[in-house]
Amino acid sequence: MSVCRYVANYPLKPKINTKQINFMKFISSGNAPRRCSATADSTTAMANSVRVAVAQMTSTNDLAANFATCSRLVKEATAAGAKLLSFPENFSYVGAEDGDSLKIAEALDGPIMKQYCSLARESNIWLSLGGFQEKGSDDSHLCNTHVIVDDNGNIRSKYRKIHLFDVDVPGGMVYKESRFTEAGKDIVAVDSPFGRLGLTVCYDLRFPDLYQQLRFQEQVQVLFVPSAFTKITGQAHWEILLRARAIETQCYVIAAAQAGKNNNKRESYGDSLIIDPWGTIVGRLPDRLSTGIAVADIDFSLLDSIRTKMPIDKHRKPIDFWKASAL
Ligand SMILES: O=C(O)CNC(=O)[C@H](CS)NC(=O)CCC(=O)C(=O)O
Repeated sequence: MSVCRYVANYPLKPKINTKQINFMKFISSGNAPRRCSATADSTTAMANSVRVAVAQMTSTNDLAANFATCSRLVKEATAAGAKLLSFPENFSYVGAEDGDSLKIAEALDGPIMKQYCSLARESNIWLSLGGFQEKGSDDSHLCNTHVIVDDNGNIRSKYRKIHLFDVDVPGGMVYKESRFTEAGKDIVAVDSPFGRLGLTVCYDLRFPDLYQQLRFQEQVQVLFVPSAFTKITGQAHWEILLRARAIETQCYVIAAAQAGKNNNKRESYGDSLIIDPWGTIVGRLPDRLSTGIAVADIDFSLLDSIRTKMPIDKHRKPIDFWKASAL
């Protein structure tokens, strides 16, 4: 796992050495990641595509019922040949009242996450578990944490949501996520058999700098945006923002969504999506389908070809360059 501090002013030097070291570590552990460079492909001689799945669900304040739904969706994903399944933010629990989430928040080695790790191991599938209520640094806060679990049930990576949803939604409700949640500060990328993954959560989607950093400093190939978008903002912005992130980073985007009525106060916007690096939607669960999975193949030849033919990494100008020339 590679973790670096999230900063507002992005240095543009790519961390080539870190990437190469991570890559070599991965090879030596016997888990060759897919890479988009010709050299890496010929070294690893791996198949050039891998099947992944995205889940949509309506989580409630019933931990056992949510786990049962996740188990069922894992079975569907493995039957469809997927090697990874991505769940939405708050997959394991959506509180009915303010502060409910704090009461069930646990450490990542607690019983709730252990149950999901066992599910991954028993089903031999990687899981992206976005938006887990992780116990915070004091009793009145939690972290909104996105966890990657491998097919042996080991936690490979954790990312704590950086941008908190303190928003008065026009025509909707007022949210203050920061009341109970502490913001993360670290940007997180991790190697996997599905390429190099960049982890984000929900409202992060509106802050493209984070995705630029993941692509151009962390060299990721697949971006995750597990979410519980509001109905109003989702209808207006969800698809366009996700496709923009895919196009401008030339990454696959996997965006799992909560859908439907989670409780009397809360309705989420569905439309879970898998988007390819050209911005084409290759997997979708429409809002009206509250629970299910969609699958798509991550095609590393396509990713490689798009990046080679339109080399935006080489054309990108450092922030200092355009600041100076504007004077
Ligand atoms: O509160 C919880 O239980 C867990 N957190 C969430 O569901 C978060 C914060 S309320 N939701 C979002 O970030 C929605 C973003 C959104 O809808 C947008 O950007 O338009």
